[in-house]
Amino acid sequence: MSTFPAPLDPWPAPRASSPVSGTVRVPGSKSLTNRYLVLAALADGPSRLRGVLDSRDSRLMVQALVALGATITEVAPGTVEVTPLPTPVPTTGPDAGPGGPGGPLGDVTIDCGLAGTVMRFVPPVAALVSGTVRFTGDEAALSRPMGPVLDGLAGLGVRMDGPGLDAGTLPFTVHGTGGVDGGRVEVDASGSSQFVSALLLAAPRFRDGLHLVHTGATVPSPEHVGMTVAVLRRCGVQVDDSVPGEWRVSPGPIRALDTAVEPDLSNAGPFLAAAVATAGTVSVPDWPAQTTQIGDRWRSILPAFGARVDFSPTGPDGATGTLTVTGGPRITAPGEIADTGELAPTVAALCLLAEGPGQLTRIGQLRGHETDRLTALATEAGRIGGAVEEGRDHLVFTGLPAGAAPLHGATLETYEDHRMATFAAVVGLAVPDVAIRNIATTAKTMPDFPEMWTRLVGG
Ligand SMILES: O=C(O)C1=C[C@@H](OP(=O)(O)O)[C@@H](O)[C@H](O)C1
Ligand SMILES: C=C(OP(=O)(O)O)C(=O)O
Repeated sequence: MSTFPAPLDPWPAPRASSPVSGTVRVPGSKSLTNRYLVLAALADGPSRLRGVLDSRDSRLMVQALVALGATITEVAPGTVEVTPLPTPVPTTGPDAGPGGPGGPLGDVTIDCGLAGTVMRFVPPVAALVSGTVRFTGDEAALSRPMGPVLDGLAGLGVRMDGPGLDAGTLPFTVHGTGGVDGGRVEVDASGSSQFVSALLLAAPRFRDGLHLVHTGATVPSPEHVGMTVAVLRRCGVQVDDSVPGEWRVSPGPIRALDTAVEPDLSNAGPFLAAAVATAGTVSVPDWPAQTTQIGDRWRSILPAFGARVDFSPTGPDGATGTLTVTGGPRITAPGEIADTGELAPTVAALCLLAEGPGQLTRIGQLRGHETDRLTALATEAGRIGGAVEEGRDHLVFTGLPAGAAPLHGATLETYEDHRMATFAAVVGLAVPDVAIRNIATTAKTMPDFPEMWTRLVGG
């Protein structure tokens, strides 16, 4: 696995003196890597995953699953073999048994860092092992919402305690007894799609499966729930999502995986945005023709800023292709763009540079991301002279209409948020003297970002 080099801090964001032009290979999807790792750890045999992401979030997931008893070995660069958790021996009930493989783990502590996928997806797995599993994380992680996952697990009979339990946050402890009964449970997942994904991923291993009912306003980031359902089905699990807001997962084995991870299309975003911001051309190879990733929406989002998007299939079966984005002569006013989820910071950077207004709507869940991204984006935009109005679940941008004062340089804060760092890098292409505090925070999902960016845009 690669090591993370230490770039300058603050990092002078490269300014593009001419249109950027290049091809960028982006690493594997964080969301797919961490889902495949969880399912492989719960599967009925050894799995092989190719093109896995190597980043802080994926390493934390690997460490968590290894702590729970899985074996995960890198057998070639980017390829890992996963030997699942041993079948647990229950610590309570008529089949309770002693230690040994599958026996009680003892006390384990899992560091979730700032990874939503680790803090939400792993507790249901911990409930399936025999042992006391304490979950903790970064300071910033302690305010990320967890309540609906914990309430869901409590509703399924899982015993938990710890200082964060009442507030519905880290830290907390799961007392796994080797099995979860499962059944019907209601949760309010309007704060994050990960609350749904977390319970669905482990559900085939619950004795009675799961009937999950969402109560509350819309579940955000629906693409990510779709991804969870798709990967479960791919592992032979029966999932019924025919009733909106309800999911029924049948109990049964999770078939082992032998699969390649798609490139991270969300992380392709800043590079594609560089083409838009500089009237350049950027290509990303290995783009899946069909995907559940939200990043596929770049194809429809970037034309709103005046860019052209071309997809040319490659390979014999046309399953993947090269996506090429060419920026137009002007960055046009995008108008309203809804439900951008984790793409929002990159879209926000383009909204700041556009020649007219834009609104990013229905992104309230971003307040519970690595930082409160609505406040962070409005604050950092203000630092460079950008006009942004912050609403409860939206941002309104004035853009740069003719006669507007140009944006000016500043040192931008990143709040330990990889996407605030890439937001600042996109802005820095067009605004002189932008520096970025803690660019190394991009290691959460893309450790090589500073080098990749410098290679593409110069500097
Ligand atoms: O399940 C996942 O892999 C993710 C779900 C989304 O969370 P929210 O529903 O909280 O937006 C997304 O923003 C996050 O980056 C990754
Ligand atoms: C919200 C994000 O991450 P997490 O998986 O930690 O929720 C993100 O990557 O934009």
